[in-house]
Amino acid sequence: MVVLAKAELEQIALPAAAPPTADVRAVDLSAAPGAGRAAAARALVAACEEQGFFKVTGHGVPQELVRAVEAAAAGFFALPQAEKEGGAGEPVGYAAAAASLSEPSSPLRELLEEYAAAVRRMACGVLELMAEGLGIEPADALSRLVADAESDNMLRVNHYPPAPRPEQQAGRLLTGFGEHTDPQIISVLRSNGTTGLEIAGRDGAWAAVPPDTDSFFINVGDALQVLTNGRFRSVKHRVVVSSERSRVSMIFFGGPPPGERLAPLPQLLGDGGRSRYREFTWKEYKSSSHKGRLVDNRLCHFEN
Ligand SMILES: C=C1C[C@]23C[C@@]1(O)CC[C@H]2[C@@]12CC[C@H](O)[C@@](C)(C(=O)O1)[C@H]2[C@@H]3C(=O)O
Ligand SMILES: O=C(O)CCC(=O)C(=O)O
Ligand SMILES: [Fe+2]
Repeated sequence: MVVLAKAELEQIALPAAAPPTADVRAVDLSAAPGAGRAAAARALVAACEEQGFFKVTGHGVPQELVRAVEAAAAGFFALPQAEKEGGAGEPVGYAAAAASLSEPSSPLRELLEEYAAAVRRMACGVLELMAEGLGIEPADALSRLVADAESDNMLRVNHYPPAPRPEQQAGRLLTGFGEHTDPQIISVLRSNGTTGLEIAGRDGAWAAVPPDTDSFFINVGDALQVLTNGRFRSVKHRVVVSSERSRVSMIFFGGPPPGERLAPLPQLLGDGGRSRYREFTWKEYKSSSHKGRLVDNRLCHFEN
């Protein structure tokens, strides 16, 4: 499913100081086929343990495709509201504040689907490398959850129009996407080079992610935190709207099939063998999540 969405602005208290720049680990996937594979796998695991967030270079997703999708999405968002909302139906929808759905032009849909397929392949490669780094077998223990025909994958394209000038914000900061963790296994994000994405460290402090249009940012989602028995952490993040420029971001969410039973992988239970989470299906997790708010801790309901 593909969703094109306009940001919903929300005001939060203005922090005393601008956040520091996040120190984001970069993993070069082009090193992976050769001697660098073990090192890349170790770097992925370390990044998922420390921050639940990293970026990949040498990812193999063609830049021309990325630029073409981004330009087409920007063109779509520039259309008059009525045209964006005209028509109806899945799998491509335009979600405005009231989540109204429409069918963007089919060349855009084809491009989005081609992009989603390329990013999904890349995400599966990343998950295979993670499994290797974790020493778990089979090699597709994680990637199969996103590669399955029934996988609950989604591409979301977010549009954040420029924020009002700071003096109109009355001492508040505007978020275009409030703080949350992503519920899925893995999220693959890129933006059009506009700032705004922030991640929270283990101490809860926010740090600004410098934009990088050549790399993809990867988030560990709640489901991967569960599968790794908490060894990987799902990263809390948000988008702050402060720029004069409009932000367009594209996020591929890799989720398991609805009926998939999720529980810590036996190989990751450690010596004590204690599972931090009870088994649940992805469908169960999603319906539990939808009862709450974006900011809520969704995993606490599934802890042992
Ligand atoms: C309040 C909600 C919005 C959300 C589904 C949820 O119930 C909790 C998680 C939210 C989130 C965050 C990541 C993605 O942007 C998203 C599409 C998802 O899968 O989970 C959103 C959901 C949404 O906007 O519908
Ligand atoms: O738009 C972004 O950069 C991030 C959005 C996000 O976190 C989400 O859609 O879950
Ligand atoms: Fe997110």
